[in-house]
Amino acid sequence: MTIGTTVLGYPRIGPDRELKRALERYWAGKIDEAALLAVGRELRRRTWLDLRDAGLDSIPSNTFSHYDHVLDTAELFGVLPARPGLSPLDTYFAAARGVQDAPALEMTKWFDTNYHYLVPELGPDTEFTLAGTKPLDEYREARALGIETRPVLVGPVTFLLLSKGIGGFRPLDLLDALLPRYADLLARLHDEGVEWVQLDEPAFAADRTEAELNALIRAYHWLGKTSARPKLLVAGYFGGLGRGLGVLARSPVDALAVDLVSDESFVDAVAAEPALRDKELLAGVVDGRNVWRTDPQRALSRAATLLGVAKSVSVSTSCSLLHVPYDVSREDLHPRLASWLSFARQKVDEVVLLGRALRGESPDLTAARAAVADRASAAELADSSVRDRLAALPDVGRAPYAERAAAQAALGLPPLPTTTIGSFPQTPDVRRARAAHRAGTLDDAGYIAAMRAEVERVIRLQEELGLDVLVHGEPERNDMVQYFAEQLTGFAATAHGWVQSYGSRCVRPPILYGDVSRPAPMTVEWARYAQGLTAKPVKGMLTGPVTILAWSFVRDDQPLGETARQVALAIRDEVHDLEAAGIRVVQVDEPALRELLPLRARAHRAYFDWAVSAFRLATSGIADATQIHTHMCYSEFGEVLPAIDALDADVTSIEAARSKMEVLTDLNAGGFGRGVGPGVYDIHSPRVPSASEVGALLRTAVGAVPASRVWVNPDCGLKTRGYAEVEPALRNLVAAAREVRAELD
Ligand SMILES: Nc1nc2c(c(=O)[nH]1)N[C@@H](CNc1ccc(C(=O)N[C@@H](CCC(=O)N[C@@H](CCC(=O)N[C@@H](CCC(=O)O)C(=O)O)C(=O)O)C(=O)O)cc1)CN2
Ligand code: MET
Ligand SMILES: [Zn+2]
Repeated sequence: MTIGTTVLGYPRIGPDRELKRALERYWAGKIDEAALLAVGRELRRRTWLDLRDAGLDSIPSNTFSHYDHVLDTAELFGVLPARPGLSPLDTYFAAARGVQDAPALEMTKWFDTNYHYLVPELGPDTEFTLAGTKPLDEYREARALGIETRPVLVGPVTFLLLSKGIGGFRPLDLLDALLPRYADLLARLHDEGVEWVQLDEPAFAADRTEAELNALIRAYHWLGKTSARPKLLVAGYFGGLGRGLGVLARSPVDALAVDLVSDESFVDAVAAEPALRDKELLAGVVDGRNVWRTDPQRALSRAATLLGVAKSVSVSTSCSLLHVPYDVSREDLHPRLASWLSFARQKVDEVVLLGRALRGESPDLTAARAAVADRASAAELADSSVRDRLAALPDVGRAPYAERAAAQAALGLPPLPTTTIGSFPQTPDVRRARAAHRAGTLDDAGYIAAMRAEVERVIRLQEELGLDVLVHGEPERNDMVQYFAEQLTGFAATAHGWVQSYGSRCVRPPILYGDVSRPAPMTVEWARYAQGLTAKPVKGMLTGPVTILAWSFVRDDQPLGETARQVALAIRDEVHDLEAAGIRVVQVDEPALRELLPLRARAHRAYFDWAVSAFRLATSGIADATQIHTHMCYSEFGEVLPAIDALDADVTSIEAARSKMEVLTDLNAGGFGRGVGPGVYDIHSPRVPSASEVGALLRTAVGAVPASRVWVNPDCGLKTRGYAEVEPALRNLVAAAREVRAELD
C-alpha cells in the first residue's frame, strides 16, 4: 500500500498539558511511575483515535516522548549515562534534568525552532546496543486499539550530527557502528508486521559538508539494502534538502517526505529530480510551523507539479505538528481571526481534504478558499500611521561608543558592576495571584498590589545582597514575549495554545496577525515604581523585536523584516518612555537572535541586515547617557558574533558559565569593544556556585577582556529557580566580584 495522507508528527504534551502536570507531580514525588505512564498511554490513545477518525491514511507512532525524542533515541541505542540504583525511567530523567552529583546533558535548540533537545554525548568508546523497545511497544499499543501505525525515528545521520563528540571526537565516525543497530530495530519492527517506518533527517535542511553527504549516502544505501525491513520513508524538513535530495532519491528507500513550505524554490528542485521516478512522495504542503489556514489553491498546485515526477504523490505536513498548539476551536478568539487559523487538529483535516482533491475527488474547499481570501483582503489589518511613522524615521544609529561610555560614567558604577538578567523566581504565590486575577477572583487593584509587594521584596533583597544595577524582577509577566504581545495591537493571545519548549516547560506563542503598534506604555509604571524604591539604578526590561517575532506565530503575508520594523517601533516608543520616566539603564533582550538565523548560509546576510537594524531602531534616538543592555542565551554564538557586535549595545550579557567563558575569546577575536557580562552562574542547574567558583570564572573573564568593560551577572533570568538557590548564589556572585575588584590595580 502507498502511504497516502499523513502528518509527520503530533503534539504530545496534552491538550490541557496533562503530561506537564503528570511529569512535575512525578518529579515532586506526588505520583508513582505507574500513574505517570498511564497519563502517557491515555494521551497516545486519544491522539491515535483522533487521527484515525479524521481520516488520515497513515498514522504516526513513537511521536510521544516523556521528555524529548532525541533523548529517547539515545536511550533506545543504549548511550545514556548509567545511573546505578536508579530505575530506567529515572536514569532517563537524570540525563534530562541532572541529579545531585551529575549534571544534565546539554540542551540546545532543535534547528531554528523554540523547541530544545538534549545533546547525546558520544566518544570513541561509545558502543551502541538496541537497548529499548519503545517504538515496538507503541506500535503494539496502537494495534491493540485496532490502529496500524508508522513508527517515527530520528534518522541515524541526523542523530549523530546532533550529538556532541567528547574531546574533539567526530560522532559521525560512529555511523558504521550505529547502522547495524538501526537494522536490528527495523528487523524487529518488520517481524512485528510494521509496513512503514519514518526516519527523520532534518539535518539536511542545513548546509552540509561532502563528508556529511557521504554519510547520508552510506546510511541509506546500507539500510535500504537490509533484507528484512519495513518500507522506509525518509523525511527532510525545516527547508529544502539541497544535495540531500539527489542522494536520497538515488538510495534504495521507498518514500521521501519533502517540505514544500519553508523554501519556495525547493518544489522546482523536486520537480526536476529524475531519480524520484520509482519513489513515493509525500508533499509537505501544510505548514507544520505556523498557524495560518492553508491556501488550498497554492498547496494543490505545488503538489500537482510533482504528479508526474514520482511513482505516487500524497499530501502531508511540512514537518511534525509538535510546533503548533492542539486545537483552535477551543479558543475564544475573534471569529474572523479564528476562521483564518489552523492548529494541529485543523491541519489534519486540511491534509485529508487536500489529499482527496489531489486524488481527483472533489471535496468542498469553498470554506477554506473563502477564509484565505478574506484574510488576504482584510484592509483593517493595515495601520497607515505605523507605516507613515516608519517611512519618516531618520537614521537609527547612536553616537560613537566612546562618547556614550563617557556620558554613562554618571551612573557612578564600580568596576566589575554586578547585576542580574531580569527575572527573579516566579513563586507559586505569584503564579497563583495571576491565575486568580485571570479567573476574576482577584481584582486589578488586588493583583497590582500583590505584584508591587513582590517588586519591593525583590528590590530590598538586591540592596541587601549589594548588587549594583537592580531589576524589578518581572513578577507581573507570564512570559517575556506573551506579556508584550498582550499589550500590543496586531497580536492575539491564546488561552490553551500551549506548545512544548523543553521537557515539561511550555509556551503560548502569540499570533501576530496585523500591523503592530503600542497603544500605551507597557512597562513604565512597574519600572518607575521600582526605581522609586531605591537610589541604585534600576534596569528597565524589554524583549527585543527579533525575539518577539521568533517566539510568536507571525503573519506570512509580508517579509519578516518589515514586521520586525513595526515591532521595533513599538519597543522604541517604550525605551523612550522609560528614559523619560528617569530609567537610566534599559535592557532589550534578544535571546532568539541565534535561533532565527537561517539554516542555510546563503540567507545569513539578509537576515543579519533586518535583525540588526530592527534592534538598532528599537534602541536609538535616546541620550548618550542612557545605557542599553542586551542579553543572549541558549545558543552557539560563533556565527552570530558579528551581528551581536553590530547591535551596538553598550553592554551585552551572554550565557557562558557552562562553556567556561569560551565565548570571550571569540568576542575578542571579533574585535568586540563594548561592555560584556559573561554569565558566571549556570541558572539551569539547582546547584549553588561557590564564591571561589564564580571568582575563578571572573578571573578568566578579566584575563580575556579589559576589566573596565566586564560586568558580573548570571547566565540568564532566574524565573525557573527558587529563592533557596538564588539567594546564596547571588550572595556568592557579589562576594566574588568584590574579591576580584580588590585585585585590580
Ligand atoms: N516564549 C519563551 N520562549 C523561551 C523562553 C521564554 O522565557 N519564553 N526561554 C527559553 C527556554 N524556554 C522556556 C519556556 C518556558 C518556560 C516556562 O517557565 N514556562 C512556564 C509557563 C510560563 C507561563 O506562561 N506562565 C503563565 C501561566 C502559568 C500557569 O501554568 N498557570 C497555571 C495556574 C497557576 C497556579 O495556580 O499555580 C495554569 O494555567 O494552569 C503565568 O505565569 O501566568 C511553564 O511551562 O510552566 C521557561 C523556559 C527559550 N524559549
Ligand atoms: C530567555 S532570556 C530571559 C531574559 C529575561 N529578562 C529574564 O530574565 O527572564
Ligand atoms: Zn536568557
